[in-house]
Amino acid sequence: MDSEQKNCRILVLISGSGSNLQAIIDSCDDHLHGEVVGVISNKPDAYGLIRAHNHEIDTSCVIARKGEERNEYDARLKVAIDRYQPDLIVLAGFMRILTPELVNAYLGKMVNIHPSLLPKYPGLDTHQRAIDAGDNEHGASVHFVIPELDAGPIALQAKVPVYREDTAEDLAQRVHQQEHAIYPMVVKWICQKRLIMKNGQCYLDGESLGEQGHAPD
Ligand SMILES: Nc1nc2c(c(=O)[nH]1)N[C@@H](CN(C=O)c1ccc(C(=O)N[C@@H](CCC(=O)O)C(=O)O)cc1)CN2
Ligand SMILES: NCC(=O)N[C@@H]1O[C@H](COP(=O)([O-])[O-])[C@@H](O)[C@H]1O
Repeated sequence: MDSEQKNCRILVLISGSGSNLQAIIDSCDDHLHGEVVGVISNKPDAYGLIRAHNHEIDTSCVIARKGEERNEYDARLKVAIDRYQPDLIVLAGFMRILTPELVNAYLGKMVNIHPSLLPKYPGLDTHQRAIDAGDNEHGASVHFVIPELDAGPIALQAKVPVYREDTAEDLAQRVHQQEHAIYPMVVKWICQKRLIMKNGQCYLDGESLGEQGHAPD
C-alpha cells in the first residue's frame, strides 16, 4: 500500500464468541490493508468483547431494550456505527436482523458470513437442517448484506463434507475452520478495492462473480 492510501477502517459486529473476529484481527496484523477500529456487540457477555480488549480495540455494546421496536434499536445502532466512521462493516455472528433503513445506509459496505452454502438454509440452525436433510456437503458463504435476509450477492463460499455420525456441533466446528479462512480473504479483497458490489452483483478485479461467488482455486 503506498503512503497516501489510508488503511481501511473495519468495524466488526458480534453477538458471541468472536472466533471470526479473531481471524480478521489476526489477518490485519501486517497493517497492510485494514485495521479493526472497533467492535460492537448486542450482547454484553459476548466473549468477542474480551478478544477485542486483548488487542486494545475499542468496543461498544448496543443492547436491545424491552419492548423496543426494531427500527428504534437500529437507530441507536447506527449512531454507534457512525462513531467509528467505518469503511467496512463486518457482521461476524451478529444475530439480529437489520432493518432496510439501516442496511440501505451501508449498502456495499456491509458483509456477513453465513454458515451454509447459500441460497440453501438462510436463517438459523443451518447445521442441524443440513444434517436432517441428509446433505453430504455443507459450508459457509460470505455475502454483501441487503435488506432481504441472507440473500445478498455472494463473494466466496467454502464447502465441507457432512458425515453420517455428525452432530450439529461437529459440523459447526468443521465449518468454522473454513470461515476463518474465507472471511479474512474477502475482507482483504474489499479493503484493497479488488472486490465491490455493483448493481446487486459482486465484482472481483472487474470480473462479475457468479451466483456462488468466486470459485476457490
Ligand atoms: N437485513 C439483513 N439483516 C441481517 C442479515 C442480512 O442478510 N440482511 N444477515 C444476518 C446474519 N444472519 C445470518 O447469517 C442472521 C442473524 C439473525 C437471524 C435471526 O433470526 N435473528 C432473530 C433473533 C435471533 C436470536 O436472537 O438468536 C431476530 O433478529 O429476530 C437470522 C439470520 C444479520 N442481519
Ligand atoms: N446467521 C448468522 C450466523 O449464524 N452466523 C454464524 O455465527 C457464528 C459466529 O461464530 P463466532 O462468534 O465464533 O465468529 C459463525 O459460524 C457464523 O457463520
